Amino acid sequence: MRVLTAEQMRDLDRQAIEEIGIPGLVLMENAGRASAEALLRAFADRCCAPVLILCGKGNNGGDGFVVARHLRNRELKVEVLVLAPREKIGGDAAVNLAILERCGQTVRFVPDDESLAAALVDARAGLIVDALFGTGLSSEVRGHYRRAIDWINASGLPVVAIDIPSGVDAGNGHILGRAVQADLTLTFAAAKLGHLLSPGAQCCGRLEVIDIGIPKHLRPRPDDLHLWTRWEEAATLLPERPATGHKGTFGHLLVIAGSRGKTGAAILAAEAGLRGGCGLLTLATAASAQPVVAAALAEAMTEPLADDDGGISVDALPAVRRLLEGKAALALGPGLGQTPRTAAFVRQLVADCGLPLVLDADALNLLAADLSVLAPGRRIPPVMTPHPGEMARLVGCSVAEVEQDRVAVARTFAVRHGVVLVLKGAPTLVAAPDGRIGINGSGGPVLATAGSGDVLTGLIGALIAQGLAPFEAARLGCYLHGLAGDRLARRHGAAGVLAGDICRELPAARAALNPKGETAC
Ligand SMILES: NC(=O)C1=CN([C@@H]2O[C@H](COP(=O)(O)OP(=O)(O)OC[C@H]3O[C@@H](n4cnc5c(N)ncnc54)[C@H](O)[C@@H]3O)[C@@H](O)[C@H]2O)[C@H](O)CC1
Ligand SMILES: [K+]
Repeated sequence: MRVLTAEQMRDLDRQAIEEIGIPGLVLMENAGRASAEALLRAFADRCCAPVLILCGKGNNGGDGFVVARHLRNRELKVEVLVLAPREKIGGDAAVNLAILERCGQTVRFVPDDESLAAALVDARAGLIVDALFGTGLSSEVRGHYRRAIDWINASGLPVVAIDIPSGVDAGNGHILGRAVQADLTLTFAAAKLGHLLSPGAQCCGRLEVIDIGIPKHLRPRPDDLHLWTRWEEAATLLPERPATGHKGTFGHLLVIAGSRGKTGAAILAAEAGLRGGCGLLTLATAASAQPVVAAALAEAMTEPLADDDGGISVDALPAVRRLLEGKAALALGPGLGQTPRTAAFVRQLVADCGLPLVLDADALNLLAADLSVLAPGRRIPPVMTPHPGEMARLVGCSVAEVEQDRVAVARTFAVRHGVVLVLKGAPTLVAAPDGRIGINGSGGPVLATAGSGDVLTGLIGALIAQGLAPFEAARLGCYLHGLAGDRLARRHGAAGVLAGDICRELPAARAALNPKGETAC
């Protein structure tokens, strides 16, 4: 599903109104009416007490007036508070305010702390509708708006946010001072980045997208494409598994990983490759680590590589070049260590390797010093899977700077270096070399466990080996990894699940996602 920036939403709105000629009042009516219906579907039992509707001075408040009218039409009691003076309400919102009042609804104006406090003392509600700010929020929330948000959050009542929880920046998910914590968010036309990116995502509760009649053929400008990877989209990415297939059909993945003391990372990446469905897997590692990995994973072929103090040496390159023959993809990095000779090995291998690549962990750290080996313009873009710390090293900034604008950091890097960039986090982002951004819709804190990233690396490698293009493999890999975690969290809770458990859950997650299999997780 496409996700919009606040600017793109404004542009769609503008096109619908100015170019197509749909009056803004019609869009507001559709938004408010459908919101009232959705609210009743979700919270009918809360509506015997009055519904308290808090409205701001913009069109989000206007939606609140329409919601109030439609709830009244169903003979429900509503209380409407407007946090601005009457004369500040203009445009379509003012039209709907006048209609609401002519329907007999009392509307209280509480434009300052004192009047707001007095009104809230009197308020008796079973449910709150937050129509204070929508996509028009442009600066930090202060004064009586901030106090209203604090009151909402402390009320203990269920909260329905209209369009976006007030205080969340629709463009990036930042919280501007304070934000409403909603149980249900009803947004219009499409999800916005602010609904999916943290910390805004955690304020939304359940997110429902409502059709307000913006014609489907309109394309928002700028044309940046953000795609939300949810169940439906991930299912369409699954590689075929023909009944006549054999292990050669499903690709041979080469994993180069591990060093003395870091064999677990190599084992997890390799096991995830096999559980991710590749037909054959070879795990090449430092000679001193090879007996350990061979004993741990009977199903993988293993190869000992020239060893330098427990890590892979640059002298391993000729043997590795032979190993690349006949392989469908190479996953490189987990547990390699960071000795200078391993660094030389990784740089030369990445520079020469014509196979599809998945680069993670130590491979990222070793490449950070000289990204020129990525050589933009490769026929098949490498996939890189940094967590925010590794991303910060790759771009030479702080983790806080990465977190400040994760979408821009991921997109800029992917475009500049011609790679598919998987920026891990909540949510994980997948940036393509052409600037598209996938926003992963599965997973949670259950995935924050040692070795979880190694599993993701092996899984993405396996999906490429099965024939997926790197951007699709990365999007599906992130979704399946998160889905495996979600399924485990449902059974065991979000803490204490091991990376090996995530790995073992991958086949069941994939089976659940298969449109031909019926089980939902
Ligand atoms: N197609 C649609 O999605 C439709 C959306 N609708 C709703 O309209 C809002 C956007 O309306 P807009 O008037 O542009 O902005 P807001 O209502 O979000 O309010 C902004 C309002 O508040 C002022 N303001 C901004 N920041 C602050 C601040 N920190 N403190 C105080 N005041 C602030 C600003 O100057 C404005 O006056 C969208 O979200 C939908 O809910 C339409 O109903 C129909 C179509
Ligand atoms: K709102």
